[in-house]
Amino acid sequence: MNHEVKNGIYWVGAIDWDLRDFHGYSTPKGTTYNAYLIVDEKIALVDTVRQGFFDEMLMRVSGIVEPEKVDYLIIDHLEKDHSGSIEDAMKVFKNAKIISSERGKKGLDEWYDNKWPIIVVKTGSTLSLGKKTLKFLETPMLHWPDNMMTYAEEDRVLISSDAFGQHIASSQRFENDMHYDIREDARTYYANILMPFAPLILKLLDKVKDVNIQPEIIAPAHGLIWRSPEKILEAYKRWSMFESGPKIVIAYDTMWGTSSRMARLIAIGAIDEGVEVRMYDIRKSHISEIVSDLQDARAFALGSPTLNNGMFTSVGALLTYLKGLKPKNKIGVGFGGYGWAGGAVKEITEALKSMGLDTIEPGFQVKYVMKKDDEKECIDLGRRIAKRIKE
Ligand SMILES: Cc1cc2nc3c(=O)[nH]c(=O)nc-3n(C[C@H](O)[C@H](O)[C@H](O)COP(=O)(O)O)c2cc1C
Repeated sequence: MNHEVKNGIYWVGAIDWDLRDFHGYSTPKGTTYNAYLIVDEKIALVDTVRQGFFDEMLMRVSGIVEPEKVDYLIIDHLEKDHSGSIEDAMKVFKNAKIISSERGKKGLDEWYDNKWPIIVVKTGSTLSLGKKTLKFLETPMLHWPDNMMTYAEEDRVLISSDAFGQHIASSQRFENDMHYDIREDARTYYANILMPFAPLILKLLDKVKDVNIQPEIIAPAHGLIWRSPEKILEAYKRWSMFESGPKIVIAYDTMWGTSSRMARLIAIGAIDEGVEVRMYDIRKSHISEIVSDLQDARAFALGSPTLNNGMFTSVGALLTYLKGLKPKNKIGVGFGGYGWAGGAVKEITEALKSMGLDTIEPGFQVKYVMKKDDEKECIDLGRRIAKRIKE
């Protein structure tokens, strides 16, 4: 039960084996809510866990120290999966003083009606626990205004809040103890939670050097802990720069099979040109899975039949989700079946364009059912997209 991260710093979180949906994002592997106990002359606890998981956390803390001996409760992030059991915690960690960022304090005061005095820290503020020094780094909008990170200076452990996390419930605590490369899960997490803040992440990666934070271990708020920080730091840099490979994501919905057939023919053309193709029937795949794949794809082809002059609702939902994630450096194209006046392909093209994708216009639509010429056109569209990708 006792998971030492390093030298008196313990993981005391909880494992949520059953979670399958995290605010709309699909979590097929569950997750963990990570909290960290730092034991020195003074004792600090970084974050709590989601409501309903406090007993598990308390069991872990109690296995290391008497709960009344906790001196500080550091709230790196206000969101309920981290601060949700703060009321339970303050009943048990009776002597703890709460520490947060300025914005964290504002949020806690509002949410809990000024229930506790809160010590505010800023970037560069330090807290001595005896032999260990904690340094704080505000990371506003990664991914909420209140976010901050806590760095155990002497041990070089960066408790990184939601950055660098993954949604994986596992018995292992360290990334290098897993039987597979979890960067795929980290990318899904990044794409769904952090993609909109890519420019801030690039700034953060520089800021970390300015405040002399050189972690040997990165301990995020969800999932596995990184013993080789460069692995995930390098990936975050790549993702935040929207580096993409010769890959196209094709996603579609269909009523009578024309749009799905178009998708397959576009794929044939693109594959012929040597480009990697990823294919999604939107109603059979979760949108969080699609956007994750799109993270490092150079092109996105989105297909929809026309329904009542516009695009299919599932396609609209995907576009709404994608718009908020602010993707960059991508080619976009719309396609789909129609019957009389059409409308879906035009709407898709406009939506992709308004998000800043480099659109291939006017896209391509097929009236009712596929004819020989349409087949050729679809394959040719696939080839054209692939050629643009390779330019
Ligand atoms: C309920 C319904 C509404 C439709 N509305 C339109 C429309 O407003 N404009 C249009 O051009 N076609 C419309 N269509 C025709 C379809 O877009 C057409 O059958 C198309 O080929 C379907 O593509 P799919 O095979 O990919 O589903 C409609 C079809 C259905 C079943």
